[in-house]
Amino acid sequence: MKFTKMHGLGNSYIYIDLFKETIAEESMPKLAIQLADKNRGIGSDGMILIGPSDVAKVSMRVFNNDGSEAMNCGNGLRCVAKFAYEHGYVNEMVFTIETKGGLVEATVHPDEANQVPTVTVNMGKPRLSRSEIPMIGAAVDQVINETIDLGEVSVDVTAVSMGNPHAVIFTEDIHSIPLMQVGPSLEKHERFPEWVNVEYVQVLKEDELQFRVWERGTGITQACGTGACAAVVASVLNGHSPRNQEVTVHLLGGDLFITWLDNGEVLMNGAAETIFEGEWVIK
Ligand SMILES: N[C@@H](CCC[C@H](N)C(=O)O)C(=O)O
Repeated sequence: MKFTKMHGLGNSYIYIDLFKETIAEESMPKLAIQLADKNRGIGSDGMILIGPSDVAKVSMRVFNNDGSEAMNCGNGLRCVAKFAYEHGYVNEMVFTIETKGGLVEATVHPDEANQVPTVTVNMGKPRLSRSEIPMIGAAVDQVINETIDLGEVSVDVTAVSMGNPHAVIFTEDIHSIPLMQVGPSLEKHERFPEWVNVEYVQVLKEDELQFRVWERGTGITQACGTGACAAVVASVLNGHSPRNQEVTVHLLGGDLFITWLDNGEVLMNGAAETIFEGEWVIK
C-alpha cells in the first residue's frame, strides 16, 4: 500500500490515497496505530485518508495515533488540499473538502513549479454552545473561562468546537505551564464526554499568541490547526483579540495566521509539506 508522509508545522500524518488504495473500515483504527508507531511503524501523529466524496471535491478522514477517529484536523486539511491539487484530483485553486465535522473550503497558493507550499482554509463557523462542544455543566450556554477542578490544580477553560472539541486555557507564561499534568487529565475529564483537545495560550499582543497543545488521542504535538483557530476564537471571546483581524499564532512547529471574520467564519493560513513517499507492506 502506497503512502505519503506529510506535515503541517511538524504535525505529521501518514496520508493514504483512497482514490487508489482500499482499506477495510474495521482495520482503519489498527492501521493508524501501526503506521504511527515510531519504533515499529513509520512514526507520525496519526493517519489521514484522502478519498472521493459525493458532496465535495475530496474527502478527509483523520485517525489519531491511538486509533480514535477525529472529526476534523486543520493541519491535515492543508496537506490534503496540497495533495489533491498536486496529484490532479482538482484543477481549481479553490475547492471544497468533506470532513466528518462538515464541509470546508480550501484555497491553494501554488508556486511557479505548480507545487503548493501554503494553503488557506475557510474552517467555517466555530460552534460555541455547551451541547455542541460537548461539555457537561451549568445552565450557561457558552463556556467562557469556566473553572474545572483537576484535584491538585484547577484551570479556567474557554470551550470551542471547530468540528472537534477544544478547551483553551489562558496563561501569563507559556514556559511554565503544567501541560504534561493538565493535558491528559483534562483530555479525558468527565465534563467532556467525547474527550477534548487541550490548549494553553499566552497573549503576547492582541494579534499575536503563543500556543501549546495536548491533542486528544495523541498527546503533545508540534502544532494543531483546529486548536490554533479555537485559540483565536477564545481570545476574541475573552476580549484579548479583535474580530476580523489576522492573528499570528506561534506553535512549537511554526506559525499559523488566523482570522475570525465578522461573518462568523474562521480563516486559517499556513504551510503544508511533503516529507517522503513509500510503500507499507500489510502484514
Ligand atoms: N492535529 C489536528 C487535530 C487532530 C485531531 C484531534 N487530535 C482530535 O481528536 O480532535 C489539527 O491540526 O487540527
